[in-house]
Amino acid sequence: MSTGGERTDRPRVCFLGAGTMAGAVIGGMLSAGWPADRITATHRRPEGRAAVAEKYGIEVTETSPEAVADADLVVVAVKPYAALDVLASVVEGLSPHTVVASLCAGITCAAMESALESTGRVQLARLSVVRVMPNTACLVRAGVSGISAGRHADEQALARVVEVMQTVGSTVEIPEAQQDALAAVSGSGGAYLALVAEAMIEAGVHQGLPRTVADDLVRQTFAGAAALLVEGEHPAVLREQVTSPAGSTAAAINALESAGVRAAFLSAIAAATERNRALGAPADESR
Ligand SMILES: NC(=O)C1=CN([C@@H]2O[C@H](COP(=O)(O)OP(=O)(O)OC[C@H]3O[C@@H](n4cnc5c(N)ncnc54)[C@H](O)[C@@H]3O)[C@@H](O)[C@H]2O)C=CC1
Ligand SMILES: O=C(O)[C@@H]1CCC=N1
Repeated sequence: MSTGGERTDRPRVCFLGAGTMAGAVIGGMLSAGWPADRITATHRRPEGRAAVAEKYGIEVTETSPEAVADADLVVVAVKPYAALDVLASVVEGLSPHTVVASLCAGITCAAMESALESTGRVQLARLSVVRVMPNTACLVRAGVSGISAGRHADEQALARVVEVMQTVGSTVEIPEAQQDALAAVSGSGGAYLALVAEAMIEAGVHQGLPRTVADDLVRQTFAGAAALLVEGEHPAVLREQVTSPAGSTAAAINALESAGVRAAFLSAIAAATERNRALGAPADESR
């Protein structure tokens, strides 16, 4: 998977949990040439450990203090409800130079810092904690990650996290108060677009296109629209360029607006933001 040109001065990164999101970041790092021997992961099931080790060619162990002992950066990548317990389970292996990052929706830097402070070990109480919200496009090195530093994270700590996340996409540093909204827009955003793609394929089939043709058309339309968007033109201008007065696109846009598509996105992103906040609330048992 490596593109060669591996740098041996890369930080050693240990992912706690090796599911979808960690896998996307690991896959992207490897394809960017990050040395496989500088990436490790933990998995709670032995068969999962074997599968992840085989897939990525990295060392995968159970979650333990030993697993993080050599890491420069420890990335918590389990479901939000398990994040603080998983962090607590490795503290004995952390050292004062370790940076701890979390990809977990809703989990605040303060919550992670409290978990470290509650160990009673002075050097861990001042550990650098960084909150990161990536998305699954990291796998193809086209992700975007929102990054917020915790109370003790200095420029050097932040730079270590940025180095990893810029290997798999772009990064934006934001105040932590905006993390739940960012997750609702870009963390989850790929799912909204996948839903639209699915709906467009079905609609094409409904109009008589062969499924494989509809599938190809939609994939390439998304790729083309994304390429135009990243050139920087405003989305409204791109939409207007396609929309002739009284034309077919105008008819379609009218149908979408009448169906409340814009309001649906407002509600969807508000619902996701609220859910992310709830996931970080200590009393939430449904995370
Ligand atoms: N899937 C996505 O698109 C995104 C996910 N995230 C965040 O990433 C985190 C992980 O999400 P996914 O990868 O989607 O979930 P997932 O369920 O695919 O992966 C979680 C992994 O953690 C493992 N795990 C649980 N407890 C563990 C333990 N004690 N030790 C080691 N491994 C343990 C599970 O076995 C599983 O493999 C979540 O907190 C989520 O908020 C953030 C951005 C996007
Ligand atoms: O919904 C989820 O579990 C994650 C959080 C951000 C994107 N997906």
